[in-house]
Amino acid sequence: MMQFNHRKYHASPVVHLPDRQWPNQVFTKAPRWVSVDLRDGNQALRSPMTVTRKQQLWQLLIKLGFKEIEVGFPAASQPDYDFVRWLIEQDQIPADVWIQVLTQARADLIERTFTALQGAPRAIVHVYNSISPIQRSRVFNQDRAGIMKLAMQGAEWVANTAAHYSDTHWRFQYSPESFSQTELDYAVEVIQSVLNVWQPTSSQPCIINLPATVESNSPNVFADQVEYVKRALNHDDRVILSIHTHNDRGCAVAATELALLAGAERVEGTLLGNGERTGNVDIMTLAMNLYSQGIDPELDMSNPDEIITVIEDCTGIACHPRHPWVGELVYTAFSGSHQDAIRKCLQQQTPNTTWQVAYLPIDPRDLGRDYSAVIRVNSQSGKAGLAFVLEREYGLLLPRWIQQALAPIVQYETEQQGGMIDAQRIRTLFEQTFICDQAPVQLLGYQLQRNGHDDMTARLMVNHQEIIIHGTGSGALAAFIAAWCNWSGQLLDVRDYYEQALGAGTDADAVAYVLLADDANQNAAIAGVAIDRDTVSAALKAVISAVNLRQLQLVTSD
Ligand SMILES: CC(=O)SCCNC(=O)CCNC(=O)[C@H](O)C(C)(C)COP(=O)(O)OP(=O)(O)OC[C@H]1O[C@@H](n2cnc3c(N)ncnc32)[C@H](O)[C@@H]1OP(=O)(O)O
Ligand SMILES: CC(C)C(=O)C(=O)O
Repeated sequence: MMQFNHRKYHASPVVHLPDRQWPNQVFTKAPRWVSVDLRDGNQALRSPMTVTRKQQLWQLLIKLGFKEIEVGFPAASQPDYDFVRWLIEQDQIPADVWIQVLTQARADLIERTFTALQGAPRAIVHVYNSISPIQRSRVFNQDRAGIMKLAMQGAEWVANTAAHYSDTHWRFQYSPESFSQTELDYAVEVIQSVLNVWQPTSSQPCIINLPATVESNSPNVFADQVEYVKRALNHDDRVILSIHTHNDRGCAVAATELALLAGAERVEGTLLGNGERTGNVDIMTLAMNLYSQGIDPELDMSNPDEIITVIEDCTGIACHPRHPWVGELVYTAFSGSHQDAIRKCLQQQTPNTTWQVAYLPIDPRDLGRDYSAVIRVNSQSGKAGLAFVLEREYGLLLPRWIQQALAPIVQYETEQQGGMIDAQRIRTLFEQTFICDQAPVQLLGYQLQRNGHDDMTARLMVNHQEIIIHGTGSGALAAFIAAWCNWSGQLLDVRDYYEQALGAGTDADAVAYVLLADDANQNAAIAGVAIDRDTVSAALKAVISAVNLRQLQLVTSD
């Protein structure tokens, strides 16, 4: 039976905030980042992490620069507990890092949480209870007053138990779970009642963490909710306003960004956005979004491949190749016109200037990706793509007419293969198509005399017979073509010529590209290329390549 029925659901609540300020705000700095990657209950992994895995992930988080790290729910499982003990007993917590642990508002769990934290230099104890109407009525079977009492009890248990462990510098955090699905006036009452218990000060602030436990509203509604709470609490430095977003609607990044504009100062999330159901907000994406706007993200994201490897190892969840900023394919262009635009922009991009490259929002090298990943050639690519690849891999600077002639040959190959073509194969096709300087005609040697004009004498092998040819012209190339035409009776003209050095220094090879008009053959043009140590030899051999290819074409077309 058909179940698909939108009438089962209702629209997002409207927050009455006509003078909302968040749409006028801009980003100026990074928020306080909190990693919740180590909390297994939140990661929702098929196989929760072992202590060894947690240690591996911890090292990564420290390396990236996180200063607040939720290390688990020590009362929930032995590995969570053991990991917290390892951190403390093995003195693993740097002096500027706060560990955070989660607990429900239950006396026994709070007791065990503090036992796990014994000896910690500093720690955030994060207590939560759910407050939405559904949770109140259907899960906890409590009215508003009952749920508020639970929150206050939790806050009291935390404060009272902490008092027994005075060697640790404590910070308290409260999360009204399912906040974004709760009536706002009630959410504020609950938060206020917790604050009344904790009595935070500027020097001993506490954290109020507003979760979108299940993302059920559009990002603008979440921003309104955060701004509403901030105003209602007369927010000041006694409270650190934090958010914890999930990605059920695929909007966690947007919701987090708007909530930051609305006054949140701290973000809980995970690397690559792992987490329950569709995940938590992805801190890598948030950080890179700031970075790409010229703002220091205060996290070192410069080696995403290392991050991806560790996260994949620890979670068993693969990173999507199109994951924002860091996926394997996000700096790769297959489409011909995009390749053309990228190539042109990169040619004009000078070091240490503002990045202005079409289709590449940041410089891939910032993330340790090189340009080899930027352009790949398949059947959707055009001449610019193959030119980019040959230039990048081999330093070959193909003139436009060579690119135009080579593109259909490469495209045919990719269509036949049905996939990507690598640089090596493109070079082979290029050489097979344009370099043909050994037979039937081959250059054995030449002499050039300059007497106002250039006299060329060249020794050739033609169909296994040695011949000598003479010609005069302006420059070696013209003189050689004149010599060839004198001998062969062909009518060839230089339509275009280009040469380049392959590499740097005096022993660099020269590459010559020549385009000849064949006057006897309806002015058809034929291209030839040659590579040689000697620049003049390269030019002459390029003509020979064109001549040989013409012969071959004539033979083939017979
Ligand atoms: C937002 C999030 O929840 S993120 C995920 C958080 N959780 C974790 O990370 C750890 C995962 N493990 C768990 O959650 C486990 O359920 C445990 C270890 C915490 C508790 O296990 P148990 O004591 O066996 O309880 P169980 O989960 O079966 O039942 C939950 C009980 O706690 C109550 N409860 C749930 N959340 C809270 C809370 N925040 N504060 C107080 N009581 C709570 C429930 O009402 C229920 O009470 P009941 O037994 O009277 O009906
Ligand atoms: C405990 C809270 C912050 C949480 O994880 C959630 O609501 O998703």
